[in-house]
Order: sequence, then structure tokens, then C-alpha cells
Amino acid sequence: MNRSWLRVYFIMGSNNTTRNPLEVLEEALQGGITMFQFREKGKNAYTGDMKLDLAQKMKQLCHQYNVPFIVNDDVDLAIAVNADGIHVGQDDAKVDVIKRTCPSDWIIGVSATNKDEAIQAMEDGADYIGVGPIYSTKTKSDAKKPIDIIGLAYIRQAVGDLPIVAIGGIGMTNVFPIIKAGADGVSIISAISNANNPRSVAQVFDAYTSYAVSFR
Ligand SMILES: Nc1nc(C(F)(F)F)ncc1COP(=O)(O)OP(=O)(O)O
Ligand SMILES: [Mg+2]
Repeated sequence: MNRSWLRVYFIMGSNNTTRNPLEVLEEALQGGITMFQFREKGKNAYTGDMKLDLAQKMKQLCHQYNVPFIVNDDVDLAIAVNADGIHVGQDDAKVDVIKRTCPSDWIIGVSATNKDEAIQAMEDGADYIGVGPIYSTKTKSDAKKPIDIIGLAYIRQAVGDLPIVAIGGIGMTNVFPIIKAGADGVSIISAISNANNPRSVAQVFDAYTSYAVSFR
């Protein structure tokens, strides 16, 4: 997996915006996001054919901009739309099962909050780990206690050069310390999905992360 795909990793579901999610995604793609995760869950989330249809349209958009399209949690949906990969948490499908039953070229991401989860994900063969929550977040109602920059640095030290994307309460002002602490990129939901101008916010994250990574 190309770790630079993690640099500006946008995550969104239909309930993370009051606008048409396809318009928000296209604006974020125009602004330079480097990877996208379709995370359709929680209050008023789409299900069934509506979820399938939205996933197919989002994947098409991402591929118009040569951006990988990842599905959160839902392995069956990811297979149905021929996604580029899946992201699973500690309570979701296991990596070894995914590797046995899903396309061999899939990007497989795993959530990790501590060193043990990170090392386990690496040993299981995850292509990247989503480390956090770095800061407190309102987006994920069942988020664990924030680990802050020090928790990220500790995990970076434990996993060598395994690709890491940081997640949880990330805004433009804390990009630099997160990259300096060892993340290859930042994962953003509401900073882009709730923005008046998702394109310009994505552009700022693109510029800030590129600059920060160049110092690494
Ligand atoms: N969805 C995520 N994406 C990332 C990514 F690495 F992509 F930034 N990291 C962490 C999560 C959280 O994943 P999980 O713990 O299963 O909770 P949920 O399914 O509610 O998102
Ligand atoms: Mg999950």
C-alpha cells in the first residue's frame, strides 16, 4: 500500500453532512483528499439499496480522481461494490478472515488505540492502522479515551514503519504535531464534511500535511 494515500484521509457517511454527500465528496476530491472511507452508520444512516447505490456512486467519484475508495465495517458491501479495501475496528471482522475471503489486492485498515492492538494488527497483516482517538471527538459516539500525541508517538515506536493514519478530533491546527509524532497522514470527518467550503478545507489539509511530511 502506498503510505502517501493516508496523508489526507477523508471519512464520511450521509449523516455527517446536511448537504448532498456526493457533492461534498466531489468538492473534497477537488480539494485534494488522498483516500476516502465510506462510513455509513449511526442515526439515520442509509441501509439496503440506498446504501449500496450511494456507495457505488461514491466509488465512481473517487476513481474519477484516482483516489482509493474504502468501506468501513461492512465487508459484504465492500465486495458488492468492488471497493479498494475495508477498514475494521477491534469489534469488526478479523483480518485473517478478510484475507481468506476477500480480494487479495484489498487495502485492509485496522483501528488501534494502544500498542498491543497496533502490534496485533501488524502481525495479522493490516496494510495500515488508524490510531486514535488522538483528541476528543463528537463524531464517534462510542469513541475511546483520547491518547493524545504521546500515545501516537508510543505506537509509532512499537510498529516500526507500518503505515499509520491518525484519527479523532483533528483540525488544521494540529496537523503538524501529529505528523511529527509519526503519523503518515490525518483522517478527517467533520472538519471537511461540515465545512462551508469542503474543497478549500481539503486544500489546506493537503498543503499542511505535505509540508509537515517533508520535514519527516
Ligand atoms: N473508521 C475508522 N477509520 C479509521 C481510519 F484509519 F480510516 F482513519 N480509523 C479508525 C476508525 C474507527 O473504526 P472503528 O473502531 O471500527 O469504529 P467505527 O466503525 O465506528 O468507525
Ligand atoms: Mg468499525
